[in-house]
Amino acid sequence: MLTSLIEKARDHYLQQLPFVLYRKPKEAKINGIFQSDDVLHGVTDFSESGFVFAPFDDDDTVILIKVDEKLEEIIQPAHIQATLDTVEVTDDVFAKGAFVDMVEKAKDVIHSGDIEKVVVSRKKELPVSASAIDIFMKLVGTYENAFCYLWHHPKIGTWLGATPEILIKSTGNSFTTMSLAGTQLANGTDPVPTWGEKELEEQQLVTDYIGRVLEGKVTKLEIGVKESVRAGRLWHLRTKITGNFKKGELGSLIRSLHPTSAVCGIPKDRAKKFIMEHESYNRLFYTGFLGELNLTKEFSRNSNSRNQENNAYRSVRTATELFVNLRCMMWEPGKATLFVGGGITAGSNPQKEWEETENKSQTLLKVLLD
Ligand SMILES: C=C(O[C@H]1C=CC=C(C(=O)O)[C@@H]1O)C(=O)O
Repeated sequence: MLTSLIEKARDHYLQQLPFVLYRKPKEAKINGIFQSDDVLHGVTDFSESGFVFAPFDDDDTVILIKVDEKLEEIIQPAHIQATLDTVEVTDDVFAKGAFVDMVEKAKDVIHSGDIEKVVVSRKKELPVSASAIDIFMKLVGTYENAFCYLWHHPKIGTWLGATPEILIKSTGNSFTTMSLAGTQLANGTDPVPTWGEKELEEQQLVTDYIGRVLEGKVTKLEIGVKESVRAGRLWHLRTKITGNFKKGELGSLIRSLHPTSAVCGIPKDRAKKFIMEHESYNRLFYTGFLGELNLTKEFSRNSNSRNQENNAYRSVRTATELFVNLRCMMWEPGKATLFVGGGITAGSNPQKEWEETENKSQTLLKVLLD
C-alpha cells in the first residue's frame, strides 16, 4: 500500500534528497522530516531545530536535517514471518577470534587500573535485497517498544535501526535520561530475569557516571530504581534519571552526556582512546545519537479534575527527544553493515561477550533474513 508519507520518502530517495522516517516507542504514528535541498547542515550549539544525527566521535560534526516539510501518518506496518528463535547464533571463527582478543586486551587494561569499563564493538556485513523502506516498515512492525528509524542523506548514506535507549528527552527546562546496560537473552518462561553480579555492577557504573557528569550542571537531580526492560529478545537493566537544567544549557547537557559509559566507558577519554586504537573499523554513527531537536509541539492539559472541555488549555513549547544509535545498520544497495557491542568490566567472560554481540545482532538479522 503506497501512502503519501512513504511515496514522499521514495521520491526523496530517488531525487537524492535528505529525509528521515521514524516511529517513537509505543506510538502508532510514523513521522517524516524532509529537507528540500541536499545541503549538509551541521549543529553548532544545539539551539538549532530539526532532526539531528550524531556520530560516536564527539569531536566530529553532528548533522542536522532541516524541517522543510513534516508529515505524520498512521500506516499499517509490515509484520515478519520469522519466529523469535529462527536466527541461530553463528560461530564465525575469524571474527570471533579478533573480538575475543580485543576483550582480553580490554580486560588487561582494566586489571592494570587504567580503565574501569570499556564498550567494545564489531561490525557484521551481509548481502540484502530488500529496500531500506521495506526494512524500516518491518522494524516498525516488529519492535513496538523501540525508536525505529530510516535516515538518509545523499552526502553521508542510509542508516536504519530500532533502539531501546533514550539519550535525553526534554520539554521546557526539565529532562529525562537513562542508564541502560547489562544484557541477557529472554527466556520464554521467565517473566523477569535474575541478574548476575557482573551485569549489576556494569549498569551501576553507568548510573554513577551519569550522576557524576550531571552533578553541579542540573538541579532536582533524581535517580530512579533499577528495572528490567525488554528490547526484542533481550533484557536490559535500566535506571531513569530526571532533573532540570538552566535555559540555554541544553547543548552543554547533551555534550556532557554523550558518549555515556553505556557505549564508551570510564573514564571517557581513556576508554575512547582504547576503542579508537583497538576496534579495527570506524563506528561512524553507531553509538552516536539521533532524534528531534527543539521541535515545536502543542501540549494540552485540563486544569480541572472534572475534565470540562472549556477548562482545557493549550501551550506551544519546544521539545527534544534524542536516542542512542544502537541495534542499527548502514544500508547500501545490496548490502547491510550491522554494528554490535558490549560493556567490558573486570568480570567479563570473552566467550559470553561474543555471544552477547551475536544476540544483539539478531534484532536486525531477524528482520533482514525474513
Ligand atoms: C553497545 C550496545 O549496547 C549497550 C546498551 C545496552 C546494553 C549494553 C551491554 O549490556 O553491554 C551496552 O552497554 C549495543 O547494543 O551495541
